[in-house]
Amino acid sequence: MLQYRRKSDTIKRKVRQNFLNICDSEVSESVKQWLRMPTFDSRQWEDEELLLLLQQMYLDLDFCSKFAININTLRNFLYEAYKNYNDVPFHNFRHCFCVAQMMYSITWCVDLPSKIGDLEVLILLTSCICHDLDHPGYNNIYQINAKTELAIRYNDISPLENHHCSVAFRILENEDCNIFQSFSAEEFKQVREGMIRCILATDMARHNEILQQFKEITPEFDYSNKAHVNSLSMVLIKVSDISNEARPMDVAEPWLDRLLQEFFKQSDAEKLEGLPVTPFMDREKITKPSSQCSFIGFVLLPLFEALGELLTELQDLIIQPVREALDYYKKLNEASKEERLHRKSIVSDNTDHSSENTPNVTPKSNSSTSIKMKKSLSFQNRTSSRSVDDEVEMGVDHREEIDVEIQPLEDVLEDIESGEEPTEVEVSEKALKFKISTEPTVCAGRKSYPGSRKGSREKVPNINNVDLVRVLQREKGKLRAGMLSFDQRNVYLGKKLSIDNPEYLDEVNKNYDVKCYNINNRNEIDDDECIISKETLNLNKRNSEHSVKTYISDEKRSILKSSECRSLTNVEKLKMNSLHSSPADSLTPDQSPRARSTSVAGTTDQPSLSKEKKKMSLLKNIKRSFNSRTFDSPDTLATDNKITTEGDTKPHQLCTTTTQETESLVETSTKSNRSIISRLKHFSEKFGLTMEKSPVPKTPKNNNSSSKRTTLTLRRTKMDSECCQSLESISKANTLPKVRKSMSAARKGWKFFTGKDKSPNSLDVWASEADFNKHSDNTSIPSSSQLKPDVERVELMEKTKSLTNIQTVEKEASSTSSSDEKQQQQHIHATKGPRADDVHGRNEPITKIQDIYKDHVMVTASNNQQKHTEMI
Ligand SMILES: Nc1nc2c(ncn2[C@@H]2O[C@@H]3COP(=O)(O)O[C@H]3[C@H]2O)c(=O)[nH]1
Ligand SMILES: [Zn+2]
Repeated sequence: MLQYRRKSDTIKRKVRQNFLNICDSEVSESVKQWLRMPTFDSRQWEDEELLLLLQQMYLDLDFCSKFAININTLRNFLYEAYKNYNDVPFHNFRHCFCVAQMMYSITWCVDLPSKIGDLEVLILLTSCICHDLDHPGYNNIYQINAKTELAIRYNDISPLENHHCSVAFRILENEDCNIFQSFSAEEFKQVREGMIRCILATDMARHNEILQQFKEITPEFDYSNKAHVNSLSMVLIKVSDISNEARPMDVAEPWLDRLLQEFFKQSDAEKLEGLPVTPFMDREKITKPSSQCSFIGFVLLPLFEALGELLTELQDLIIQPVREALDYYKKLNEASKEERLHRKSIVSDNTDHSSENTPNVTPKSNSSTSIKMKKSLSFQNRTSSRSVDDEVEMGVDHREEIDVEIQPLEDVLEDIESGEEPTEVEVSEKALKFKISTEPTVCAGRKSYPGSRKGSREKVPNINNVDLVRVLQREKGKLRAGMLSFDQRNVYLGKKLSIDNPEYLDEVNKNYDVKCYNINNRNEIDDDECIISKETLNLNKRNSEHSVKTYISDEKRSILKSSECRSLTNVEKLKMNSLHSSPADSLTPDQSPRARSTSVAGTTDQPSLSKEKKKMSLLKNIKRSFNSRTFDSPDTLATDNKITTEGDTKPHQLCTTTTQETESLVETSTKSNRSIISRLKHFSEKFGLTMEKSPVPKTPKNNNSSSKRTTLTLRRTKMDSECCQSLESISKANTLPKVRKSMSAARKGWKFFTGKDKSPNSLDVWASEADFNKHSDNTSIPSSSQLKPDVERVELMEKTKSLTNIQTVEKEASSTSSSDEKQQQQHIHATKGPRADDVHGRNEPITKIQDIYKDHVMVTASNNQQKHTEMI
């Protein structure tokens, strides 16, 4: 249901055929000129025409002659790239084209080759084409939270970007597609490094890091300094990647619709799977204008303006249009806000007359309707070729199901309009636990950024010291950021959480704090003791029949007031107090001003806070108090509020813990799928609170969703274990040297397996590698893994081997055909299209092999090379 489709073979064949038919066509002068402009509209072109236009870019920049790129190889490469983009709403082949085309426009506008050289531009253009290869339509945040195959393979470090890059080099590994085949080993190394750097730079989790670095070097930018050029290249590909809003409105808006479509699908999946809901993707939290105000204002424009500082020619070309787009969306947002206020005043007028009997709950049907109304009214003055409103309409049922008592509608709308939702960069940074730097330090004293990998070298704090109270604080952060799933939020804000006596709890909290301090010093809290998995408790169900009522039990109160609570020295208490009084102690140095104000606001007891928010604030106090226990060294007093890279995991800096840092600590220390309920349970146990079952009747719907959830969980667990087994065997083999005595031998092997002789169909047949790759990546998409037990795979391998042997024999037989015939075939392949006898003749056994792969060998396949080697 949630899975996107791969391109169908029929469509791929058709595009290939059409491309071969037109690839020698001359592009008219007017199109050539338009192609150099950001106003270019890709919607008017078929896929094969876009391929032709990509070819035109290489030709126009004279790359084919400058780098001895064979035109047929270029065509093969472009077609393979096309083939490896999926049919997803946004991250598809057209997006890749647009990114490449924006890079091409910038190239012409600022005469990039004269500044950074032809090779760097070749690297950039090729990177743009490859930068989202095989994108599954679900971003890194999903990959990491759902622990997909890709996240596991790449250890949560830019899983998608690593995958895109890997697929790119798989394509280039094939001689027929390797546009760099004439390069020396050293040159190829440079290209590879450059492409990896560029493609990995497109991970939005690294946005601040890359932008900051670039801004630091801009005043003294030196084009002869390799590190400076590398930094510029990363900014250039990032700019191209998010440049839709620099295009004319009628070009840009359909892209936004597509993006939101992809976003909504992901957040829907997250809700269904009980994962944290990515707030900027949540159909209940964003609108088009709110999304764009936030994205353009906080992410896009700062990046564009930074580039505009260096390349001033870009001001008119792309920066001004972006400013206009921001103004446009701001106006829409304002209009929407006014409309809401107006509606609010009407509603309050009405309720003034009939308030006595009206329960203080926002009716859920009203809620949904209001959001829809708001959206449709907001957009009424703008036509769109395809509006997300349709999507929103389609989601009515689902939304009504989940739109229950989470947050009063007005609060939601205020959050939307005030842009309180965290940006993609902020959320991505949080999801990223490590950071891979593709760049040596550009300038001395470089700042550190959240998730920096550098910190991983530091001593990891004693994770056993992680306290549930801190976990709760993290969840509160998530709550504010909208990252909790429905049921998590429901339980959190859910009405049954009642702490009877806040003052008393404060006292308990203080005492507990001290108790924990002592316990931690004794190292007695075991992480596993703290967390109960959601599978075990099975409490994390949508509309769970359990609601949590907590209260303080008198007996446990006295326990908490134990004598060890008073073992802190006055000095330590003083330190704790000084920390508590620091309002900025939850800030990271590179948080945006907006994020800062949000954080500070989050710690302030504002009159407007809802009752639930106050409770959470109380819990936060507990956490703050608890944090101070880590102040066990006098050095820590000198620590300012900065979290440096090195400090990410330093125990002594826990005092300045940010939500993010806390998250990373907790994430490091705990296994991932632990539910908030289990944390609450543990928390309540620690505090002597009890959880009560509330007599909420189960609806059939709830039953269904619960059982569905359970099934999902079980399946996932099974997959994980199988996956681990397969990975173990594969990874062992992968560490061995490649069985590749020589390039020619390897290629021969490839050809045997994939039919990579000169047959006209070679591109399609060769796709088996990429298809195979895709199957292995299916787990990057929700609910799609189909792992087979190892035994079955071994059997299939055997079966495949025998088929491959047949193929080898056939290949050997066919290799006796005259070289003339081969040349002829190659010519046809490049210019005219397939020969009928080839389509149905020699390739048949290969198709069978492919079928076997498609049907059965979908395992982990983290290294396709290994598998191919085995089979050959
Ligand atoms: N809200 C919003 N996000 C965008 C826009 N353009 C790009 N992005 C996001 O920025 C990301 C850049 O990397 P990706 O292409 O993977 O995914 C992109 C989107 O998630 C836009 O116009 N609006
Ligand atoms: Zn992209």
